[in-house]
Amino acid sequence: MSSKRIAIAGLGEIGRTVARKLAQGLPGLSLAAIATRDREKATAWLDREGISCPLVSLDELPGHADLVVECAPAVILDQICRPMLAAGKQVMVLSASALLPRADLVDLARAHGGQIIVPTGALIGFDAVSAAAEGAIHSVQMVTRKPPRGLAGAPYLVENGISVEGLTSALCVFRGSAREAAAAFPANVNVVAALSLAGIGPDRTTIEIWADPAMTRNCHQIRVEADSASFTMSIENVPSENPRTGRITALSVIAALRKQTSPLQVGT
Ligand SMILES: NC(=O)C1=CN([C@@H]2O[C@H](COP(=O)(O)OP(=O)(O)OC[C@H]3O[C@@H](n4cnc5c(N)ncnc54)[C@H](O)[C@@H]3O)[C@@H](O)[C@H]2O)C=CC1
Ligand SMILES: O=C([O-])CC(=O)C(=O)O
Repeated sequence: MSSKRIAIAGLGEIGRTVARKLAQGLPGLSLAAIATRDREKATAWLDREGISCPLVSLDELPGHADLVVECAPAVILDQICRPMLAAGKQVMVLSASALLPRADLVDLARAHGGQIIVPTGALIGFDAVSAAAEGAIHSVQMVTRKPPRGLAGAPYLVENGISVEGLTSALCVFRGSAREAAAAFPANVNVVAALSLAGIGPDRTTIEIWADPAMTRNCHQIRVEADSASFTMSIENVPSENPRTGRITALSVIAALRKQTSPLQVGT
């Protein structure tokens, strides 16, 4: 039986972990191609890992893959998604913040029989949130606390002259909707963008963001009030080499890829 061909767009923190796992073997899946900005660096990494895989450009991806894992900077979401979706293929999107203002990509998927998959990523509990959304959800509130270096450089902080350097106590740097947070912190709170898509949307989902020097992990708390259940969930993510990205994110992608071909699926 032929395997489903998986490509990776962006060979950074998430991309390298997923590529390594695919090369080691996931049932029914093969590592078909990688699109990267720095080919020389990618070639050296693939050689070191003993992985053989073609390096291709973003617009060549549909010719090589059935599903692309988008784990690249948010600004190139469109370049990755558009050709794949127009070809009726799947894209697993990690840059969820960049997806919020792009309903046209969902329309494109619908028109051509393609699919956008947003994995749970660095968060928790999308099974319960999407189940509750089949009934009526009254509110979804999230509080994120990160070590300051996990937020440093975010556009909102720069534009508003908010410094998170040398903090000695926790500072609330943002309160607002998921839509506002995604624009203000595009590389830091993809989690709330994804949560909003699982539940009641980006305008009704709210978030508080704290820069907390006492934190060593990226911590997220979620409170959901619905007619079927009320629940509170929290997760403390160990940062990867990229301080903005929790280690669990790549593992969530691998678990979601495994579900693509698994004869037994558990969870919503
Ligand atoms: N949904 C979620 O729960 C989470 C989402 N993310 C998001 O996932 C994405 C990837 O995260 P990381 O792997 O930590 O980032 P990273 O910065 O470690 O890796 C991104 C890679 O993309 C490469 N790249 C840049 N321009 C490119 C181009 N034109 N073509 C191909 N590759 C290019 C970079 O060289 C880099 O290797 C980011 O947008 C991040 O914000 C991160 C954590 C959690
Ligand atoms: O949402 C993100 O981009 C990353 C994040 O908060 C985490 O890894 O905990």
